[in-house]
Amino acid sequence: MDFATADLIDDFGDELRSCETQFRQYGARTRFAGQVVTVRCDRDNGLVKKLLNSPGEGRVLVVDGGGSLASALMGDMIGAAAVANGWSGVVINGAVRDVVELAGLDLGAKALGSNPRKSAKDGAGEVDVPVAFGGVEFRPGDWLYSDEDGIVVADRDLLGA
Ligand SMILES: O=C([O-])CC(=O)C(=O)O
Repeated sequence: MDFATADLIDDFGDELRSCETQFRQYGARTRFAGQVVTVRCDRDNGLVKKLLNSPGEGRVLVVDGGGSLASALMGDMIGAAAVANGWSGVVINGAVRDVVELAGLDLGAKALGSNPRKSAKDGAGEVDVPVAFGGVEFRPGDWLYSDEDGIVVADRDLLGA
């Protein structure tokens, strides 16, 4: 995929929201984009696991874990499922684990940090609700573009895919 978030900002300006959160890159795919699917959850990754085990169709899962670093919301198994199911990337306002294995996956994977502790799997949380962090609201159906510089979001597909 050929884009740079800085160029998108230059070309589209205020049409884009730019996330201020300083995420770390955990996946091998450092540039990724796609339509947004959202999850909000708190130290429970049952919904994340379920979604990433269903068809991704090139979309990006935005997970608002409330910024908690208390437990991981994705590890290598869920990450591998995301690759197998065609997800473009996962943005987690929270933690991951299995970072060595995640680094080998052809998946965009941004998170705040890591914690080896796993999350509950009860499936508590909400899917397809607007979530907000880093000064940006991520709405289901938005288009997200992510690279080494950051993450920008638009209401429409700016690359005309
Ligand atoms: O199952 C989990 O909670 C996270 C994990 O370790 C994996 O995805 O492999």
